[in-house]
Amino acid sequence: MTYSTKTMTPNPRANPHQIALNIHHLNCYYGRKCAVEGVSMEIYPNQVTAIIGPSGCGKSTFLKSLNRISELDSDAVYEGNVEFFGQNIFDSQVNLNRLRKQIGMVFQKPNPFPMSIYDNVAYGVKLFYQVSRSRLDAIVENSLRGAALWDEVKDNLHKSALSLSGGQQQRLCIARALAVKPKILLMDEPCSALDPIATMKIEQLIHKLRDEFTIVIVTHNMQQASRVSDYTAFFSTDESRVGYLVEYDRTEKIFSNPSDHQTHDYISGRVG
Ligand SMILES: Nc1ncnc2c1ncn2[C@@H]1O[C@H](COP(=O)(O)OP(=O)(O)OP(=O)(O)O)[C@@H](O)[C@H]1O
Repeated sequence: MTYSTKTMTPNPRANPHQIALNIHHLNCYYGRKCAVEGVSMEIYPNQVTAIIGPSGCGKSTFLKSLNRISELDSDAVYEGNVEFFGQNIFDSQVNLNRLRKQIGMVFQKPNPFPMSIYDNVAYGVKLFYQVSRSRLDAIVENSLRGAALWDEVKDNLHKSALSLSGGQQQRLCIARALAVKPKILLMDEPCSALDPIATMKIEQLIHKLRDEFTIVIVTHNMQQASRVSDYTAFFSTDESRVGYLVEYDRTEKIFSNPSDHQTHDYISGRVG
């Protein structure tokens, strides 16, 4: 199997001297069960970083630890450090709402709120900022434009978000995340519930969004990882260790000439 990485041209806004997230020896547990072990890596700003690996190797757990969202619905416990522009996100003083505003998340299944398209996007803005109605209108429009949805919904802003197609709902969720001005967008298999055309639209959007945001995406689709990402991290799990990072490098290198035989075996379809 060969993968084309030709569509990814280097992002001129990316600064190789900056780090958006600096992850040191991260362990993630559910209660006492370890799901991610000893991961250290740097996430670079204005780049798309793909997390790939076999089912159960801790990709989602890792992703959801980066804004501590796993704490909402599980007994997640962490060890190690994740520095977000210099601050350890596990510090007891960290304001979790603020953290999740700055590090937004888009889930596998589109999850719009059962309210209008407009209100979905305005919701977080009203929570975090005091803005006039005209400013709010502008933020909603810009966010929908940013998520490449404006032209499709501009005449129906007050219709229910649940009336949109799956692909439109996912772009609405991206608009909702963008509206509160995050620095980082975490995406957990954002296309897995979508058809190929909706998937293509989201991939084009990801490519565009990295001009302004840093993106970390979990995907099972290796073609997708090779198409949309600048960097790829390959995670694995085996009898002796769970959820560990095997190899992390530029996407082109991972898919054309990986250093580790496990990465090679996985991307060539021999295992996993
Ligand atoms: N809320 C939870 N409580 C307890 N264990 C969990 C929870 N979520 C995940 N796990 C376990 O943690 C391990 C890693 O799961 P995770 O979902 O992070 O892997 P993944 O690589 O994203 O898998 P997949 O590709 O199948 O989505 C698995 O053994 C899983 O059963």
